Amino acid sequence: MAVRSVKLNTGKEIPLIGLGTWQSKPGEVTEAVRYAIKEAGYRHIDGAYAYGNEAEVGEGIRQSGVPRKEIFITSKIWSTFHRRVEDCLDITLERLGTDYVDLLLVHWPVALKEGGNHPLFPTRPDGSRDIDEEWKLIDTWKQMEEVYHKGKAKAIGVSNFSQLKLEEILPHATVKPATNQIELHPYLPQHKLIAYLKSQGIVPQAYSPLGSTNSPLLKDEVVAEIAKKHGTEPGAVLIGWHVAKDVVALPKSVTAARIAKNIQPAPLDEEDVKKLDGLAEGGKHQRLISPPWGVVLGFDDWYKADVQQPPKP
Ligand SMILES: NC(=O)C1=CN([C@@H]2O[C@H](COP(=O)(O)OP(=O)(O)OC[C@H]3O[C@@H](n4cnc5c(N)ncnc54)[C@H](OP(=O)(O)O)[C@@H]3O)[C@@H](O)[C@H]2O)C=CC1
Ligand SMILES: O=C[C@H](O)[C@@H](O)[C@@H](O)[C@H](O)C(=O)O
Repeated sequence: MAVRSVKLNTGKEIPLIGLGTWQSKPGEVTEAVRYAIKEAGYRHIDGAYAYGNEAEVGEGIRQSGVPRKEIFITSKIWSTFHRRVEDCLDITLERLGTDYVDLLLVHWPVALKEGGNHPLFPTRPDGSRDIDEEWKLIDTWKQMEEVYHKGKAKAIGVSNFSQLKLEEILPHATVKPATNQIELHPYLPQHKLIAYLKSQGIVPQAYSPLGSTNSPLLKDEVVAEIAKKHGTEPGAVLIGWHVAKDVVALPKSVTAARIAKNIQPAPLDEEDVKKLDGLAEGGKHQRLISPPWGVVLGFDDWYKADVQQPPKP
């Protein structure tokens, strides 16, 4: 059965389920992508420059035999490239073996200095990430708009943007972000941010929809109970929760049986959705992906959890 799509603010459609590729090893991801497209029916692949496997992802797409134009490909501009968006995209396009992506995201709303002690995660002598403090986020977005106008990215969006960060670019944007890709699952439902995105016509995309590596969600008893009710597995419930809300879900797997299963979301009813909506309130709130950026990103829970320090006065 084909996966339903939703419309982006460009007028183009994005399939509600896409295959994630973060931490998929180069030696495994070609087969995972080929299998996902050819055997399991995926038409949407989520990747990024920073994942270091885009050449192998491109190879998997080619091996599937499905025409490029039928597949929705996302990539992301890494933080060390905020001053050189098009250069990052050109490397991605060459690695993927295509001349456009369907969606290009700003991976994180934080620019890092280039040319330091690490190509992806340059640090200062004290070990903190080497933030490019002179650079303004809106100038990154202006460069995103340029590659959109050139046709190299059919849609542009953001990732890991709180409302605070979106409000930094929206008043000056001439092309509105089409999506915001953020961590979303029943332990981190981000209801307020989702409502804001929907009010702005920005499609939410859920990363780590299953709870990422060694997920606590796959062992949750409420999720298990709903899975039992539908005669399926926890993963299908977690993905079904997003699909029920028109949120794009990006489950990652390099395991054939799981890849096939993840594109069969459980058909949740209102009661199931309500239970999952309230799950984090029962003391289960958990943010699973919180890299040490050392700057305020504007997510309430992240700040409170003290994972991220407020800036020094
Ligand atoms: N924009 C951003 O900053 C971020 C984007 N992402 C995107 O979102 C994608 C998904 O997020 P990710 O953090 O990878 O985590 P997921 O929530 O997709 O979980 C992936 C993990 O779950 C396992 N798994 C997959 N399917 C099942 C299943 N049906 N039952 C049990 N276990 C399963 C996988 O194992 P195995 O592969 O061995 O089968 C893997 O260990 C990423 O791959 C990436 O594309 C993720 C994080 C941040
Ligand atoms: O997309 C995946 C994630 O954003 C990942 O790229 C980051 O969390 C990175 O490991 C970091 O430490 O900043």
